[in-house]
Amino acid sequence: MSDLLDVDSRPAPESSEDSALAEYVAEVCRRLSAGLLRETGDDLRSVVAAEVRSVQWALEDPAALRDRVPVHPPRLDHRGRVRMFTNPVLSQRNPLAPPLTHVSDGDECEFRVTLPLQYQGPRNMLHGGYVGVLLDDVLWYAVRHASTGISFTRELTVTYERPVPLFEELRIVGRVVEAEGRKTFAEGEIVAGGQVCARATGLWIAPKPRRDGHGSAG
Ligand SMILES: CCCCCCCC/C=C\CCCCCCCC(=O)SCCNC(=O)CCNC(=O)[C@H](O)C(C)(C)COP(=O)(O)OP(=O)(O)OC[C@H]1O[C@@H](n2cnc3c(N)ncnc32)[C@H](O)[C@@H]1OP(=O)(O)O
Repeated sequence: MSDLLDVDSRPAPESSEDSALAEYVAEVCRRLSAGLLRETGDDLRSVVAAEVRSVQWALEDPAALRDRVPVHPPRLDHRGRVRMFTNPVLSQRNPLAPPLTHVSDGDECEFRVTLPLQYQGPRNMLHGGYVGVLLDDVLWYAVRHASTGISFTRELTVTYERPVPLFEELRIVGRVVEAEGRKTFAEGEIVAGGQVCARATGLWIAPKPRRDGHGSAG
């Protein structure tokens, strides 16, 4: 996955320890989010205290995270600017991201994830807007893999066939159906327990080439 998107090549001026710390704090933020929605009273206080202590421990003892290899450290681009992998679905450093495991690229792009409470819409079900976010992302990656440049989502149609469950593993799959000039059409689905819960079709368009011959995105 990182090869596909590696717009930046040189490593950034941040130690591996600091990158590991940032990803660890993002993980703590995710656990706190779930805890705030799950616990009340004394249980809430215990969860908050435990997570605050764990961040303090990681800050005070640089060796504490020694075994963690950062997944998304910042990079320098060709102009020397620091670039973060900010993706709110996949980035280990973004507490908003679950984050998903990127299982495969190729003719079919696949993510897997088990979503916690903070993504809930109806009880025990994934929020419908987030269903669209997951499908947009996996289809974007399928399009990105099949083309040479970056494209933007122009149209996304989501069909909600049955509830997408929280707390169990989801397969999120996307593939390109047709490419024609700047346009790429793709489709995909979210599968839980072998059943398709939601489907999407969409159109991605590469920006018009600039007069200097480059696209305007990226
Ligand atoms: C995302 C960039 C990242 C860059 C960094 C790279 C590394 C980062 C790593 C990891 C990132 C992971 C990120 C995942 C992101 C998930 C995906 C998103 O969220 S994308 C954001 C949401 N989307 C927008 O904000 C688009 C907003 N829209 C636009 O900017 C424009 O509409 C755009 C560029 C998409 C197209 O603009 P025009 O002016 O070039 O398009 P016209 O000329 O109107 O249409 C082009 C052709 O398409 C046809 N067309 C248009 N709509 C059609 C339709 N519905 N069906 C069929 N044809 C259609 C038209 O008839 C035209 O065809 P004829 O060339 O004349 O033959």
